[in-house]
Amino acid sequence: MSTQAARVLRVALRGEGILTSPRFNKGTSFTVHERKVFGLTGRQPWHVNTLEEQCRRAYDQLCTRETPIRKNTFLQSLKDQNWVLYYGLISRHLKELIPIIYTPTQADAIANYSHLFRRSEGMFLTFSNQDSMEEDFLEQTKGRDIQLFVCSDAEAILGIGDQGVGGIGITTAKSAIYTLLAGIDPSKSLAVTLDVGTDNEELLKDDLYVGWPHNRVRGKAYDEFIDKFVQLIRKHHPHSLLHFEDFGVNNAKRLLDVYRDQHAVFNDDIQGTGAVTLAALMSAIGVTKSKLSDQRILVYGAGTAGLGVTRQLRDAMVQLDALAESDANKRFYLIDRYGLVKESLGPKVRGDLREYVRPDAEWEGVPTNDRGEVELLEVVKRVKPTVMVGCSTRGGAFTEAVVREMAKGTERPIIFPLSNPSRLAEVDPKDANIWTDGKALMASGSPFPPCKNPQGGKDYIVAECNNALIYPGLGYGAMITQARSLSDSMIIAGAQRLASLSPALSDPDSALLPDFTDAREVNTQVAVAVAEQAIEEGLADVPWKKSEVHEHIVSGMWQPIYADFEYDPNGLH
Ligand SMILES: NC(=O)c1ccc[n+]([C@@H]2O[C@H](COP(=O)([O-])OP(=O)(O)OC[C@H]3O[C@@H](n4cnc5c(N)ncnc54)[C@H](O)[C@@H]3O)[C@@H](O)[C@H]2O)c1
Ligand SMILES: O=C(O)C[C@H](O)C(=O)O
Ligand SMILES: [Mn+2]
Repeated sequence: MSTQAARVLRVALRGEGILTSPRFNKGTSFTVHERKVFGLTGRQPWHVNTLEEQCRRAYDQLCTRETPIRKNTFLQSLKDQNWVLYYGLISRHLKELIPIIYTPTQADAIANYSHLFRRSEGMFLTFSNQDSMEEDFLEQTKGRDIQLFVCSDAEAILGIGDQGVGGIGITTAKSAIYTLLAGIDPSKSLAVTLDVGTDNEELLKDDLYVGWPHNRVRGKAYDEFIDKFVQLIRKHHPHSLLHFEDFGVNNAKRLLDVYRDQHAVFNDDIQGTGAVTLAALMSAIGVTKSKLSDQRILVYGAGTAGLGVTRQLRDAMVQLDALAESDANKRFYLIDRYGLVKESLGPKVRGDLREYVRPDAEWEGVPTNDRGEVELLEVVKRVKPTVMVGCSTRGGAFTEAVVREMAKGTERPIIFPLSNPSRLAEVDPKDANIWTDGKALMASGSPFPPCKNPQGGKDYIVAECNNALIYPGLGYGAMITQARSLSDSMIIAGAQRLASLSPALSDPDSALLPDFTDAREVNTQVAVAVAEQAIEEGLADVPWKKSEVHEHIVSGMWQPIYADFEYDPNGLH
């Protein structure tokens, strides 16, 4: 990784070739000299613009698009044309435009992928083409120093489920966030969709669907396909980071466990979500002046993210509060579709939830529904949770009755509705704020406006507890140190650094996490903490002292600034 700013790049493309390459295209910013050398003088209007001027023009054009999805489509086109302008523009309006290119708007772009389709971006590895997988892979990667692969099989996109080939849209968005917030050179990352079919009937019926129109491949054939892909990465890019995104609940954790010892792999929904939630909770307990191990934590939705959060918080109780693991497990109450995760549910409960199953004896006398399940409200009444985390995809699940009940049992209810996009949040923070008389300490997965303080005084800013506040830094810290793996301690170090940047630390009425306006600086700090920990643990493959890490992190970041170009037939293309 190196910054291209104020550098001369030797480029082999000329004429239409360079104008249609988003990596090298500068549009009206090619200098007079470059226009001559690259055959562009007659292909461009006379005026040479600065990047600043180009950003102004692009922003004006963007503002004529009225809906978020139209803005999203406009920005996608811009990315297809000119990376520096795209990243330059978004960097100048970070907080306004991240929700357009990422959560929540990108969910609509993904759901409508086949209809909005104009031009492909990223790599498509399809089950039916697996015989040529290596050839197809090398076609796009050969000779390229790719340091980051972001892949998805699109079975559980955000909270909107199986999106088939449209899932490429989450990997391209996550990659763009890596560039924006951790300075990953976009030419050194690749978004990959692993198209193993889809069980989404709407997509299968749609004659404009552009993916492989086949039911999802599962079992041994699926595992072999995924393995073929991972082995290609290990063979051709042994030092890269492999980021898994939005896999289904039966594969996410399993694949992470299989590959963790072979390669630097990272599952964002498990580890990224776990880390950002740990940071938000550390910040909240700073406000309530209590310990992590004092909390009674209710996790609603025990899928990939719910279990990732549970494990991360549990591990932090063990590591930071010196609690025995078996005692830490008891601080958690998990609820899924079948109510509280308790003993008598038997095989309904996934094997990986075993540690958190509550004994039936504990629930004697507690009312159940007609299926014998203990529902959320009853759990809240009995447990009096101090923390309630939602990862269920069930919008509105934290009802008025549930939230008011929680507020009876604890002075400052800590409520994190993490499901995305916005309409799937377990509670609208505005409502939870009213129902708790302004006492709730909140953080949400998608952005929400500040809440009015019922007692008067300043508005309450709802922190955005989205893994984007931390995963770019976690990944970059591992990448830049060429860490053999991304260890649990590296992740906790990143979460602690994030928590240390919380506004609530100095003012308890402020947000639990830093604002997305500062997300680049925040992720830089996270990357430093992660890299220092990698060096400390002996996992890094660079000869740096810890004191040198910050400088390497900053100087290794790609910036959206035009480099100067010289023509070289053997140069970059
Ligand atoms: N804020 C973040 O950074 C972040 C990160 C990852 C995931 N998420 C969000 O969390 C949600 C879940 O994602 P995931 O990857 O864990 O999906 P998942 O499918 O693995 O998990 C969802 C779980 O919720 C359960 N569930 C569904 N309906 C329920 C109901 N009515 N009551 C109780 N449980 C129910 C499912 O059975 C499943 O176990 C999504 O909306 C996703 O966008 C947010
Ligand atoms: O993509 C996001 O916004 C966060 C998270 O990874 C999710 O799946 O919801
Ligand atoms: Mn995700």
